[in-house]
This record gives sequence, C-alpha cells and structure tokens, in this order.
Amino acid sequence: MSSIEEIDTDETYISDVINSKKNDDIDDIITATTIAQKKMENSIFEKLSSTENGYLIEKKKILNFLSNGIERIPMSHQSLDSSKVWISFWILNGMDMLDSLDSYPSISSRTSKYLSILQNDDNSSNSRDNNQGGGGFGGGNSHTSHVVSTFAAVSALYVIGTEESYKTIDRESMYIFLMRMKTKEGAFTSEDGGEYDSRTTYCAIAVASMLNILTPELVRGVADFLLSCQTYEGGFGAYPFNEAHGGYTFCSVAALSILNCLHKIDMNSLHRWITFRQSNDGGFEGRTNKLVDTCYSYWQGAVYIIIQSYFNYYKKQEEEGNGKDQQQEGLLFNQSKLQEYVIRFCQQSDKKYSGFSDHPSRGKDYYHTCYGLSGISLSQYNEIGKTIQSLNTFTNTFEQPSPPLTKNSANTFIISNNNNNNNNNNNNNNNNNNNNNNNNNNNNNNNNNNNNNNNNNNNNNNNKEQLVEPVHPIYNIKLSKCEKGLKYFYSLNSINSK
Ligand SMILES: CC(C)=CCC/C(C)=C/CC/C(C)=C/COP(=O)(O)OP(=O)(O)O
Ligand SMILES: [Zn+2]
Repeated sequence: MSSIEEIDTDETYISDVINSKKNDDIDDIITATTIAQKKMENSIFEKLSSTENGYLIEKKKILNFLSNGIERIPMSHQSLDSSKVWISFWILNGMDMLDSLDSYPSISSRTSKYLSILQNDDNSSNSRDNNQGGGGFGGGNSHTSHVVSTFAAVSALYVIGTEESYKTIDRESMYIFLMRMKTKEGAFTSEDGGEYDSRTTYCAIAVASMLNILTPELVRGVADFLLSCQTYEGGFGAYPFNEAHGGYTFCSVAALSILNCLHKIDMNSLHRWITFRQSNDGGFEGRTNKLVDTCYSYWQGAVYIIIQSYFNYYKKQEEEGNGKDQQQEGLLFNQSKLQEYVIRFCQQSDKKYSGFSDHPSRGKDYYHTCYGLSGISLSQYNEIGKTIQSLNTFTNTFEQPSPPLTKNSANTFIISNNNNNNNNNNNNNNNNNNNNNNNNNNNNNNNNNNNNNNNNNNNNNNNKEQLVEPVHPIYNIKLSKCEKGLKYFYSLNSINSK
C-alpha cells in the first residue's frame, strides 16, 4: 500500500522538475504526487524500451512465490503479525485463481486448522448487549476478534472450500459478534470499542451474506449509512464527508449490491467518477490526482463490473420489453491497458519467483499479487456481470446460485503483443484520464475504451492458458468456490435472529 511518506522525493530530482517548469499554468503545480507520477512514468518508459518484461503471466513462478510463502513468511513481513489471516487469504486465493490450490490438499487442511485457532468462539460470557465476548476471528494468534480479520478468515475458508473448512466457522457466535459490532448509525465497528467505516461495514455484511446469517435485524439502517458515504465527486469515502476513494467505493458499492440497494446510488455520478480513475498508464488510481496502483485493479475493477451489471440488468429488461436480444459488449474500462499495467509493468520476476508490485519500480508482495491476479481475472471475462446478476441479490437468489462461468463458456479477453500495438495507437486518441475532474471533454472515455476493447475482442483465443480463474467481483473468490460455499451455507438453517 502506498502513502505520501513512501514516495521517494530526492532533492535533485525535485529541482530538475521545478527548473523545467515553463509557466504558471495550474497543471504545472508541483507536488509530491506529481513528482512520484513523473518517476513512475519514467520507470514505465524504461520497461517499454526493455525487452525483458513481456505480456505473459508467469504462472509457475507466481505459484512458487505463493506456495513458498505459506511455509515461511519472510522476515520483512514480521510487522504484519496481526495480518497473518490476510496473508493466508492472499496466498490461498492467489493459488486458487491460478487453479492450483486444490492440488495442494495438505496446505488447505493445515490452513483450515490454523484459522480455527484464530476463532474466538467462546460465548459463555456473551450477550448481544454487553460489549465484550467471543465470536469472530482475530488477525493473528491470541488476538481479539476484528471484523476485517473475520472477513479474511471466512474468505480464506471459502477459498479452501472443504467440509472441514466450512465446519470451522461457528455461525451462532459469529452472529452474536456481528450484532455486537453494529452501531446506531447502521455501520459496524472493527472490534469492541473500535472505529467504524464503510470498510468494516462491508466486511460484516459480506461475512453475514456468505454464512446465511443476513437477518433483517442485522441489515437495518446499513444501506442508509453506506449511501451517506457517496461524495460530490461520485465515489464513496470511508464515512460521510470523507474523500472518495477506490477501496471505500468498492466496500460501499459491493455491500449495497448484497443489500439489493444499488438503485439508491447516484449511479451516473459514480460511473463518471470511476471512468476518470483509469490512467494513461493503464492502471487504476484510488483517488483523484493520485498514483495508480495494482491493487485498485480489483477494488476499482470490481466496481466497474457491478455498475455494468446494474446497467445491463435494466437494459435487459428494456430490451426484453422491445423483443430484442441483449448484446454483450466489452467491459466499461480499457481491459487491455489494465492487463498491460499489471502484467508488463508490475510483474517482478527473477529466475525462480514472480509476483506483482503496486508500482513498476517496486518489489512484489502477496497483497498485490493477489489483487493483481483478481484485477486481471475481472478484466478477462466480458460476461462476468451476467453471472453476478444471478449470484447477487438483484433477484434474491442466494438460495439458488446459478452455475458459475467456466473457462470455456466465457467470452474472454487476454492481452497479447498484437493487442498492445493496437493500444499504443488508440492511446494517442484516447486521452483517457487527465486526473482533472473539470475536464468534461473526457466524457468520451468509455466509447474509446469500448472501441478499443471491441477491436481486440476474441483476437486472442489462442492463449487460453493465460486465463486466470474467474472471480466473483463482490467477494473476490473464484466463482466455483463461491457457488460451492453459498450452496453449503444456504442449505443450513438460517439463524434465529431474536
Ligand atoms: C475488504 C477490505 C479490507 C477492503 C479494504 C479496501 C481498501 C480501503 C483498500 C485501499 C487500499 C489502499 C491502497 C490504501 C492506500 O490508501 P492511500 O491513501 O495511502 O493511497 P492512495 O494514494 O492510492 O489514495
Ligand atoms: Zn496497492
């Protein structure tokens, strides 16, 4: 994850940039971010001129990196002790997206057992009114429960997808825990006495929906809280009046989708905001005028899919009314450029290992490797939105999940060298993102992106081994594992809410 402090602002470089400043135009104002952006563009130019980095996902080496991490976490990660559960999820999910986890049954079983140790399921002193007690998962050994760690643990157990992993979860104590986290504002706190925001609220709602404990009592007031986080820019902040941010926009929009409340969002303003978040580098930025980062390939990418799925839902109804068949188009962002950013610029490989970094000149890590793969996956399946329409609660079909997309049935989109030539040309016309919200001329973005995608569509079916498994945009879990888990938990009795 990036922050201003992480940006290397060496003084010679800054003075070079300042000296090259020609006039007082507002676009020439120099900040830490504009300098970091310039540096990033330079490292992209270097990668473009070197033959080293190609367009292929180095699946075997990524698998080496991930499977090695489950055995031994490097010393550099020791500060992430409270994120052990997250590291488990990033690694397992990465392996699963490469369709390899199930060939390592011992890893799955050992991780299930490990995660069960992190669960605080002792409810002996619990009532829904007191503010201490059990339920949920902690982030590391002997840690108290945290809603975000709980989401990671439940997701990891879903990814493992065995009876052993499902049975690890104590739904009764989980429900008590989540109800205890609920605030009068309709949000959920992170832990007893902790902070609340759209991220902790998404985690609670996602967990409850995955475990079939999403009761009316639990969801009351939640949509209103999330809706109040939408900003004048169109994206969502962590809480009301906070700056719009990709991570929190994902949380709000994904949770509102689970709650079947997408129609209450100012969708045109959200769509406009997110359209400006794909930069000329191909990657997504999280906020206006900030750097692109690999992890937003998922956080923002998923929101694009949800928006598209929402628009398609209404379009479909309209077209069915007119007796027309629904045409499947490309996605609403430039799929080719996104894949190029992640694979060509942010894949960091040596002889044995490979993974993704946030920016082109940085080292790989498990977090960006997981979300890089998720983002690639979302951009490879043009019909993903159709699947979530039946998996999500537009039609309240949690009880009857539809068959997942498979590699064979999907209309896929994989980057190749040929695509890149097209893209370079398109990119000149496609003034995709000036990071400037005042620039209404850029409203043609989507058309350009769609044209670009459509030009490239189905050009590349010769390279199916470059596909990453399709993931669910709302849960970031492989569709087949999502369906399996939902079927299991929705075959159990729903929770007794009072
Ligand atoms: C389910 C779950 C846990 C969701 C979390 C979603 C979330 C909040 C993701 C944001 C991750 C991120 C790159 C933060 C950096 O913010 P920054 O302000 O340092 O970076 P910026 O410059 O890109 O804005
Ligand atoms: Zn990141």
